[in-house]
Amino acid sequence: MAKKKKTVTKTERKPLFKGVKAFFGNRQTQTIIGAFIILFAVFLIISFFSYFFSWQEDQSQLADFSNKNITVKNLLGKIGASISHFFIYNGFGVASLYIPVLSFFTGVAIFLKGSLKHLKKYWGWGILGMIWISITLGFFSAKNSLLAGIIGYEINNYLLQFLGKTGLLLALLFLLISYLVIRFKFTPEKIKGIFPAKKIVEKSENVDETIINHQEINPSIKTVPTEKEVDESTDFELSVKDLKPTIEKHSTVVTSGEETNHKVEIDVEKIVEEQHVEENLSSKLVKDFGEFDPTLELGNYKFPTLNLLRDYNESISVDQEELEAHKNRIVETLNNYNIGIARIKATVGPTVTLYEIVPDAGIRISKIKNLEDDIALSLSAMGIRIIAPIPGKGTIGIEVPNKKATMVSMKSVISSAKFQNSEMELPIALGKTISNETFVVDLAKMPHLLMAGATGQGKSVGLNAVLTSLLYKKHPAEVKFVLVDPKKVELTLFNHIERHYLAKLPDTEEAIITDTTKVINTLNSLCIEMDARYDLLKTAMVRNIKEYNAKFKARKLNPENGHKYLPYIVLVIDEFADLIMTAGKEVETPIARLAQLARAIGIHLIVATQRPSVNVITGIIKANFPARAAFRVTSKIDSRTILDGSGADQLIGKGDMLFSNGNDIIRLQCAFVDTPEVEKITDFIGSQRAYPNAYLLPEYTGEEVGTSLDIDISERDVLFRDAALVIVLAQQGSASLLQRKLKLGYNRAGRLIDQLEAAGIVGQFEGSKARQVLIPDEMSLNQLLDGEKNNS
Ligand SMILES: Nc1ncnc2c1ncn2[C@@H]1O[C@H](COP(=O)(O)OP(=O)(O)OP(=O)(O)O)[C@@H](O)[C@H]1O
Repeated sequence: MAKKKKTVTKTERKPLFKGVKAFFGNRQTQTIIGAFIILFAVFLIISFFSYFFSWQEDQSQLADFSNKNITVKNLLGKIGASISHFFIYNGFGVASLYIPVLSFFTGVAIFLKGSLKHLKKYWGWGILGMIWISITLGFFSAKNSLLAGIIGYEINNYLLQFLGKTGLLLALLFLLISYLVIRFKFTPEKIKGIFPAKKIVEKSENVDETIINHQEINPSIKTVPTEKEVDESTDFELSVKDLKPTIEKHSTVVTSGEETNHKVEIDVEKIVEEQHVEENLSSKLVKDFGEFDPTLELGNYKFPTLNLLRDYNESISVDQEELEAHKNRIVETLNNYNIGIARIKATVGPTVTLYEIVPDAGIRISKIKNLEDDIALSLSAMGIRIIAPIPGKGTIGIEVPNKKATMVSMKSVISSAKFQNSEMELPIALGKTISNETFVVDLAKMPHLLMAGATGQGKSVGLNAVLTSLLYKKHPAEVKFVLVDPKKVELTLFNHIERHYLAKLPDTEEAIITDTTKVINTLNSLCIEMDARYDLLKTAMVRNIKEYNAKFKARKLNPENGHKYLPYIVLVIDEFADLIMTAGKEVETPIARLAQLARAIGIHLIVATQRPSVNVITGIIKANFPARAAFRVTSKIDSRTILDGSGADQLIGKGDMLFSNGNDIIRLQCAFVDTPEVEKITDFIGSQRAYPNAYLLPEYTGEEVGTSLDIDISERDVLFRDAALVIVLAQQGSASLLQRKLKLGYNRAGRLIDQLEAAGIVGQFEGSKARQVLIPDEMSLNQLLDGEKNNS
């Protein structure tokens, strides 16, 4: 509220203030003012000089300024004489010359749009210097009224009464020293520093043998002779000439060093000025309008409240008996294999308890690792995972599932201080670790997430937990979701927040994408968005979306040049296996491209699959998804595909998961969020004022399957007749049927379907449904195709 008020008052004050500023900011005004000052300064200089020659004669005439019969000798007439009289006679004497000279430079600066910053300094110091000169001249030549001017003369007289002649002289000297020290940074060292250089030049005429020897032995020594070496010079007149250039070089280094210092100062000043102007503009905008606030359009948006989430009874009860029993069994089992234990420690988590074991000295860790299955068998429990050693510790971990698992509610992780206070770009509260800590990760840093797990093990709940986390932390202006849900049921609830949080292709009705063709178009459209964003980043000269948005908020990027606030885009694909099976390379290529390049421009991918087999999670996909979340899978091979190691096959399901971000694997209990909770959240958001439309992605006009109807008969695929037969016999017009029966790639099958449509064998493209088959049986098909042949 307070912020708003402030903006209003600023806007009220603005018009008048802005008008005056705009007038003086105008280049035309500045050029005229600059030219006027330059010429006026020239006028003053001429009149001042002329005044020095004619002041005595003109002085008496000035009293009768308006009398036409009276003329003056000053080259610039009565006005020139009057002004000169005012400044020189009544003012500061000859020191007044400083005024027209500096006016001249000020005029030039305004005329050429240079910086006035330094001139201010010259004016300030100049006026002080002018006063000092006029007093000093008054002191030394009180009788000549032109030298000191009345001001110099009067001040001088006044001070004389208090300080006497000697006192005033000392005071003037003190002022001079202070002036030089402050203004030109003169110090005794600096003054002294001038002389040795001179000395060297002088003494270079008498350089001695020592230096010659140095030169001969080591040429590098010769360039910097010390004073001592020079002083030792006595006899060797001959060598002087040879050495002279060397020493002169040294002395020039000193002087040229000083000269460069002056140059550098001027250069540096110029650079600072240029930056200043740019900064001034943006900081002025920020001052006038405040930082750009992307959330302003939905300024009244309220984040979902915590009470929309359900409470579960989730206090972890430590079953002492169970702990003791497990401990004994572990010790016993290991003893059976001759592994002695020095110490054992238990950490009770929501689903599993971690027993940290310090084995006796000399026991090889791999030995324990190899006994994993035997230990699991002896503990007769599923879900044993052995971590040997625990990264960062010298211990071995054995994770044993609790008899009674405790649910981790979404509410408990969302309300945790760790999540609430996180400063991450896209914070995700995935669940809790074994030590009951809320696990929060930044999707922006991951930068993409691959999720896998057999059916019913908590993948969909996991996806909902990710989306819920973002909904609780990010304003609709800051993040947009692209949701792909081939199962058509998992993500439907997010339809409620279409105009707040979803992104879609133009001219599509549903934001949540359920059919393959649209997925391909959307992925390609995201690639276009990615390229466009990279262009924006390039013109803004920043490296990533965070820097870009910060620069945009600080009003350093002009929206008229196409710059805009860029929300993060999170692409969620549920059931990726289905997609890759039907569309193959057509989805794999854009996904790989996005995964490789999109991190810097704020597009992040979350891909979930039930079947983590190698033909779904291909090498190229895997290489670009360093962050993986694995729920329980059915085989060690699947676990290896997803995690590059075993472990996921030994999870116990129901949200028990392993998370890996490239290096360590962490066991987590995924936060549970139920469908009614998601519904409440999406309803809460959906009922608020929204943007007029979903966030529109760039248009992508790919080749739509089944739109090209003018396919020439001669250009038909050689398998056309076979394909037609397959379709007619099965009475099902689908490309995937052709793929299976004729062992074709997706593209070729798609082309065949196009040709079959053109031949009138199958009907039009009907979205996710299979096409209608227009030919009832094989005989009619033969008739049709033979008839075509005869006609052609
Ligand atoms: N984090 C969790 N905590 C407790 N129970 C869970 C958790 N996650 C999932 N479950 C239980 O497992 C069931 C199945 O979960 P979910 O629907 O997420 O499985 P899925 O892997 O998506 O299956 P599918 O692939 O068939 O859709 C849930 O209904 C719930 O009872």
